[in-house]
Amino acid sequence: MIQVQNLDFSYPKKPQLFSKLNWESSTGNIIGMLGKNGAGKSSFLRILAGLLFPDNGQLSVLGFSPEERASAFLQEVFFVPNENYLPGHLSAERYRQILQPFYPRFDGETFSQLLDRFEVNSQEKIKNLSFGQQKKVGLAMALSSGCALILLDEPTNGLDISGKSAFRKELISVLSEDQTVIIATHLIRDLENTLDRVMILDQGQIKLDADLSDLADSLHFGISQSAVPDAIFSQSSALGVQFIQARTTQAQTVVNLELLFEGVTSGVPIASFLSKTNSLTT
Ligand SMILES: Nc1ncnc2c1ncn2[C@@H]1O[C@H](COP(=O)(O)OP(=O)(O)OP(=O)(O)O)[C@@H](O)[C@H]1O
Repeated sequence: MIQVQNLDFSYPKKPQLFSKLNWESSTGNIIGMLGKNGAGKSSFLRILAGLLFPDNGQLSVLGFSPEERASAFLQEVFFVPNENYLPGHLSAERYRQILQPFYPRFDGETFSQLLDRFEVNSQEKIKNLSFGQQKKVGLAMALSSGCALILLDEPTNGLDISGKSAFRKELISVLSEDQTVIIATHLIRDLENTLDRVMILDQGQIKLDADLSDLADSLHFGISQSAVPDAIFSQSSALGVQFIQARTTQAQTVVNLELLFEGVTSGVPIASFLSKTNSLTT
């Protein structure tokens, strides 16, 4: 569904952001894209959405070249940026009426239900809504759009605790199997138990791309009061030494995404311990 091959990208007069970046994805996943500040998460989403153009390389999204911005492509891709972008002079309901015709599978009833669930007044002018409430309008639009590809940049940024919880629940319940969501975030904990897959973007490359089920099968996450000799990666914390081991006979553990992220971005070749890895990533 998405194929990225040897993609180079830089902003004018800036160092190269992506160099020969490779990645591919099939349909029907909630994918978390993790990366440090400035790693290029937003830029990558914008490239997939056809809002930024690669310098070199091949890019296919839903069978289209995003930069051509074909109408058949645009009606299947919904991008929610980190910053609020909605027209302040309209109510959410009015904006929905204007936007809906561009998305053939948009579900107006789901949109109203989501706004109720998110406790946002659909008749209020958007400029009179708080930052978090405006964010919820954008997310409700995306989840009602019916698009094959939904790109969310830092969706939980600005949401309160109940908003984050409602977002997680609705994300899982509203989506159908033929929809893919890519969520760029550094608020990893907000997405616990939600992701099917995680990719880690670091230093212009995708350093890890794995199913959560494969991570849980192949790795053991633990905490110890002393150093763990055969740990792949370990890190001291207030509670003790958090560690990752290759899993052999141990019981399955919950994947500690924060620890995984620290391990991968400090150069540990975690992918080599997994049973299945995406052949296109480094
Ligand atoms: N419009 C722009 N013009 C020039 N440089 C830019 C532009 N947008 C982003 N950059 C630069 O590109 C790099 C990647 O930025 P990007 O916003 O994609 O990263 P990010 O991983 O989303 O970061 P964050 O987690 O802080 O949101 C940064 O060094 C940033 O300064």
